[in-house]
Amino acid sequence: MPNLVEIRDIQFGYGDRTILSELHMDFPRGKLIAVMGGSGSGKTTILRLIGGQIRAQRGSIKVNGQEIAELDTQGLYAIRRKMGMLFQHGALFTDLNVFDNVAFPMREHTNLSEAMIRDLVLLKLQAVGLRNAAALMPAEISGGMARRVALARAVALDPELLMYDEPFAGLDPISMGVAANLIRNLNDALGSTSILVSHDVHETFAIADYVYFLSKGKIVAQGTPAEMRVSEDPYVKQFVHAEADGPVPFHYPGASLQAELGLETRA
Ligand SMILES: Nc1ncnc2c1ncn2[C@@H]1O[C@H](COP(=O)(O)OP(=O)(O)OP(=O)(O)O)[C@@H](O)[C@H]1O
Repeated sequence: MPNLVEIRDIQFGYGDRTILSELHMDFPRGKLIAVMGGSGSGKTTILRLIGGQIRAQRGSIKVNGQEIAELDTQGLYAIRRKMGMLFQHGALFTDLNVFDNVAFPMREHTNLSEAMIRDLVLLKLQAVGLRNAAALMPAEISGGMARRVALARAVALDPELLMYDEPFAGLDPISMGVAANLIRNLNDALGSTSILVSHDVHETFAIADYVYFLSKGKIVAQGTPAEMRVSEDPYVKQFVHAEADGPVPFHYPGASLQAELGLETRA
């Protein structure tokens, strides 16, 4: 199967409130696919559905050919072991040093010897340029470094699927560029498949193979970054060119300013 993850006709809501509908997405093996969209458009919800944390009311989500909704607890546990996740702000365990943070999933999920874990942790830290920071505590490193440690921890078990939720949030432009390149390089070095949720156009377009644009729980545009850059779709244009107003209104809906100021002409 060319796609590691396939989403077909997904419908998901919290209570009566529909969050995602008619969702159809492909995540081909080895590729880095971005999911972009405004706040609340349902991006994180897609990652949670793929990870099996929540279940859709309708439709199918297959990972490696397996229907996620049909897995029992043990099956879910087995498949999640093949997923690396880096969530917003990628919090580290503050009472563990950098080394032990990266070693944590290995100690938790494998029976590897400490000697083997040591070598593997040092290799992961080398990949993110922080081998010499192994003994430092999270409080002693910068935000950008902490994100790189979180990346090393996310890839500790050589996952087939890597999911990143806003990995650039709160980073300065240089750290953002470093993190973006690392995400691309780790994907290629591990031969994995990556899903990147972000609203940072510059960094995302620089590394993604394909981009889905989500608005109000639906895919409104999709294509390569090059195609999206020249897209005439109003939503994509607003997003890519950071226009304040467009299909996504700047103003919270309600009465017009004229009406509020009593200036509206009445017939
Ligand atoms: N546990 C929950 N119960 C009810 N509604 C929720 C829950 N989690 C999320 N939502 C709602 O679902 C919608 C989609 O949320 P989601 O987190 O997927 O959006 P997002 O695109 O990732 O947004 P952001 O970029 O702000 O993180 C939002 O309107 C949110 O308020």
